[in-house]
Amino acid sequence: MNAPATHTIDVPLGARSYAVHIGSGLLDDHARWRQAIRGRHVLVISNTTVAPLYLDRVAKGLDGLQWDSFLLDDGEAHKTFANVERALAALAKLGATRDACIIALGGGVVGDLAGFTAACWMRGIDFIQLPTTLLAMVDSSVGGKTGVNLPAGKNLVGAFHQPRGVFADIGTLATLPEREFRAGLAEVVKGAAIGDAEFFAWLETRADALAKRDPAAVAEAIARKVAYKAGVVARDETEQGERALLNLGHTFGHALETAGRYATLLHGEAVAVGMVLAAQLSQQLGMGTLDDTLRLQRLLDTLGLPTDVPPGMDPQQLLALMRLDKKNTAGTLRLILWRGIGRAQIVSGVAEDAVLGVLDAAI
Ligand SMILES: NC(=O)c1ccc[n+]([C@@H]2O[C@H](COP(=O)([O-])OP(=O)(O)OC[C@H]3O[C@@H](n4cnc5c(N)ncnc54)[C@H](O)[C@@H]3O)[C@@H](O)[C@H]2O)c1
Ligand SMILES: O=C(O)C(=O)C[C@@H](O)[C@H](O)[C@H](O)COP(=O)(O)O
Ligand SMILES: [Zn+2]
Repeated sequence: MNAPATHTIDVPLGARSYAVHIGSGLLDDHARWRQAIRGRHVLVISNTTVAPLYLDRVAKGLDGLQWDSFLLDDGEAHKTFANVERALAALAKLGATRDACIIALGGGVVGDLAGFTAACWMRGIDFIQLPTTLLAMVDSSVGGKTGVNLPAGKNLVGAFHQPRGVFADIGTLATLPEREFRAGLAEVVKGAAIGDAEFFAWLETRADALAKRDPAAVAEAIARKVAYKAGVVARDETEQGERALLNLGHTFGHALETAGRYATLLHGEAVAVGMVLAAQLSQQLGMGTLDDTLRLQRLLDTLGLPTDVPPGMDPQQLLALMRLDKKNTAGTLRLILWRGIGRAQIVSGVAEDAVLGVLDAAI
């Protein structure tokens, strides 16, 4: 079939506005992404899996610039401060000035770390996102949340720093492993579950097509999720209110990822399980219904995502990790729960006993 046409979705943020371009072959459309580079110095940050696949195609667009690459080892465990320091050293070696640009070529790990490095170098330089995972295309490349993990928890250090542009070449998904593709679908379901019941129903009808990577269904799902997220980010760039909704499933999910030392669940998988736990907690607090929890579980299941807590998790350890979540205030848990599909809510002062009750029942 023909490649789906390019979609362009604006993220309107005043002086920090940019566009998200989604289409096939965008890595080779050098003229499109190169206009976002203002200076002479470029550092491409990627990893040891993605660079051998795609760095050559990006390099062809860097003719005439002074550029270098910095490659992370692969995996969430490498989204660390130590690697930010190494990336900053690579910028120093390049002699990068304030008009330098970082190109993030890879998934969310590369994008988050590259964006944070850009936020730090000389107090902030440009970066562009060339996302190569479904998760990065639908979520992490958009919205300017950048950062790294600490041993104490996920994303505990970071900055809001918007990219100059996002160029999602959906052709790169051809090499993405099945499990990673499915993990990306979890963040698509999340957007619909938060605030778009009609999108959720569409996902239910297209679940089989999406699981089989039907190109038209995949392109539409990406564009719809990005448009949804762009709207939220435009209204609340730095998460003073509404943007916290994008964290549905993440208070539980981040705790599961950290407790498993990033070796048990992928981020998207942890979000899938976390959304189910949030739905169960909503039920327990008299907010959501069993019917909606089951609809969520069924959709995630059809998409090949986990919905159960993996064996070996300790409820008390998970609760302790949840206490360090960035949404909390002054000793109270603040979670994203829902009243049903498409009706997520920020709930402050959630009782720890209620959280433990849900975790005990699930483990
Ligand atoms: N900043 C945000 O708003 C935001 C949003 C969601 C998630 N995140 C973060 O994103 C990270 C997860 O991102 P992810 O799921 O992309 O994981 P990832 O970056 O680890 O990539 C997943 C795997 O796919 C490989 N890969 C990437 N592109 C490939 C391709 N085209 N072909 C073959 N292999 C490829 C990677 O090497 C890796 O092994 C987490 O750290 C999460 O916290 C951030
Ligand atoms: O963009 C956002 O806002 C999100 O919360 C998107 C999440 O999918 C993403 O995983 C994000 O990195 C989590 O943010 P955090 O503030 O909980 O670290
Ligand atoms: Zn996420």
